[in-house]
Amino acid sequence: MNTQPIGFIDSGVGGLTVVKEALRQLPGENIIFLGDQARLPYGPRDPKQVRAFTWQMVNFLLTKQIKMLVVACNTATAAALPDLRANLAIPVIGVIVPGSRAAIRETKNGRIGVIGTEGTVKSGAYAKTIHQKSAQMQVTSLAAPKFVPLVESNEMQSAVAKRVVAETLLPLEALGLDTLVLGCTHYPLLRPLIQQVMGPTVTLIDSGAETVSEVSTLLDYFDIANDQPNPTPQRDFYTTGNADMFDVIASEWLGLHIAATRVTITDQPTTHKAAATPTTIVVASKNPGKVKEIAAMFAKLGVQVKSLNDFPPLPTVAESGRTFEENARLKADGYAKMLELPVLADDSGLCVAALDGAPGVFSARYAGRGHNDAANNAKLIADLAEVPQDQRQARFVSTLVLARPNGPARDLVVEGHIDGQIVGVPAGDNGFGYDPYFFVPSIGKTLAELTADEKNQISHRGNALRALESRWQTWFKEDAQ
Ligand SMILES: O=P(O)(O)OP(=O)(O)OP(=O)(O)OC[C@H]1O[C@@H](n2cnc3c(O)ncnc32)[C@H](O)[C@@H]1O
Ligand SMILES: [Mg+2]
Repeated sequence: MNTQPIGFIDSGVGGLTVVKEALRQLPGENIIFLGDQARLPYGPRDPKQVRAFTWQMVNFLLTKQIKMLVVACNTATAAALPDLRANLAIPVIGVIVPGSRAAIRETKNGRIGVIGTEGTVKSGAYAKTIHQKSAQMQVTSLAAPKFVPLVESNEMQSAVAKRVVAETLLPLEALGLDTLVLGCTHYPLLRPLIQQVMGPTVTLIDSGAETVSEVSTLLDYFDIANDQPNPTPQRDFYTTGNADMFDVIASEWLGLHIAATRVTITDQPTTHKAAATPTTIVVASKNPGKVKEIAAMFAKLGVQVKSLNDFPPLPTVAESGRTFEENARLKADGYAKMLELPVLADDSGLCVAALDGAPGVFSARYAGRGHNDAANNAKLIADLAEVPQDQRQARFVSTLVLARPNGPARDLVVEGHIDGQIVGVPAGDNGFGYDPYFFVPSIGKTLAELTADEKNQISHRGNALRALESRWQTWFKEDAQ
């Protein structure tokens, strides 16, 4: 259960078409919306500028502790989504993939039209996404730059609007389209006019409405839905422009009394800084012992830890590296890319001097086929049978890698270790893996004889986590450019 709000951003009132759908599909969720009407329209602007404006909006919403960001604007999605995803610690949803998916689902003859702003059409984002998913689709994109101003001036029903819509859509008439994507969240407000011009046989796809279905799925996927009764949900609306005009359009469209607050966001940091510290970290591990230790450390910082066991099965990343760091990087980068979230991986193991550092990176699979803790321990003891106790020095090593989905170059890598000895007789029931055999002379106990807290205070993983703790927040805030 997570009561933090979902944040929605758009260049203007268009994003309200997404909010409307969110109110219908997710009535218990708290919602914050910000429209950048002062700098509307985004469509004709340079993508770099759209990205900068989008970040300003995002930074404003991050101060409201949002748990998920919905980019309810096609132009901003096309210009900034990968950048936002790479730098934010919360899930970020854009409108282009859901809209594309719905178009492919609905079309019967494979002829899909897309109308959007100049920015969206120029980016080719819809055509690219649709073709990536289904190469045989024929996609025709058309810019409709006059539509946004019509909506923003509340001219949706006027004679001018009728004429503009008819004239704009003329080039699509003879193409035999059976599906048209409304690739701008403003356009559903013109839906009746667009449907009239296109005719009843053309299915209109509202990319925003499709997006909310995805939001709903992802809230469950990340286990951050607000599933408690919420009789007075938060509905906060902000605009950078004229709040009166916003209120008229929003109240009518949403059927609610809306009183938006006017805000200035231009003085927010314009660089790509993700100000928020993440509320959830995904640990790329299936080892419950490890995950428990990492979760305990993060719990103290108010950060929730999830593991791969909390997600539907993902392909396994092969641990083919020769060092702990290589393997930890493979796991962190691999799962960060699949989950599109920041991911922490631990690669750890036991290095025994008398065995030339074995089992090392093979610690988990030391006993070979069908390995498990008991089999690994049995092999270790057998391998050390001839080695006297005073020559059984061993070291546990943990390398932690924190990765963002934007690639390995900026991974944060830390390491921790603990020295001890391997004893012939196991002691203790706590911990996992080789713990019952790992004796720590300074405290006269094996790691399995310690409580979780005691182990964390001295262990390789505890030491690595402390190194991480002092650096990870700065790392998150670093400019990823
Ligand atoms: O790769 P993931 O899914 O994280 O889980 P894993 O168990 O395969 O983890 P590693 O590849 O890092 O292998 C680490 C192995 O080293 C051992 N090990 C690591 N840390 C340990 C600890 O704190 N106590 C006991 N054994 C440990 C144990 O056998 C682990 O399975
Ligand atoms: Mg492993």
